[in-house]
Amino acid sequence: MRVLLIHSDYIEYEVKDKALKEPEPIPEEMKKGRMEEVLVAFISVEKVDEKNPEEVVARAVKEIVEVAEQVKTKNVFVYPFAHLSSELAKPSVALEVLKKVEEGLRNAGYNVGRAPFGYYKAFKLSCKGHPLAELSRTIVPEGIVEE
Ligand SMILES: Nc1ncnc2c1ncn2[C@@H]1O[C@H](CO)[C@@H](NC(=O)[C@@H](N)CO)[C@H]1O
Repeated sequence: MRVLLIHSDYIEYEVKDKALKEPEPIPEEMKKGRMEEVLVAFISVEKVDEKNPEEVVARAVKEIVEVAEQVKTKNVFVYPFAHLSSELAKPSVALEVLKKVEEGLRNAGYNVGRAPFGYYKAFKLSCKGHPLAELSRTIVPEGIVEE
């Protein structure tokens, strides 16, 4: 899993078009969204994560919580983002992993939003620009060496 973390004044998105034949079914209210004072986690779920999705979810939640504590926000936005890796997990696994990351963060006491999976989306982001505002993490199942 590759994670790009951007501490932002806000993120807003709008669904434009299907990017998969069968994207995640979403209610009308999920077609647009906005969150303020937020840690945005752009996440690419990778093929290697299929070896132990539960472990990757647990480690991703831990890493994201650590950064959220450092930048002092309780708001996290999970953004499915297929552009951080050339070795992507298949969509069915990726969606499950992303939903579990969202659930794990909520269980850890965070206000969590998530962008819809399987769509092209317009988005606006306002990065705060402080030294911890732009971070990335690579998370793989134990015992695997990521290139
Ligand atoms: N392994 C994976 N990890 C994260 N997201 C993944 C994925 N496989 C599919 N997606 C989702 O399907 C859209 C088309 O790839 C993706 N859409 C996007 O990445 C938008 N930024 C538009 O490009 C994403 O919603």
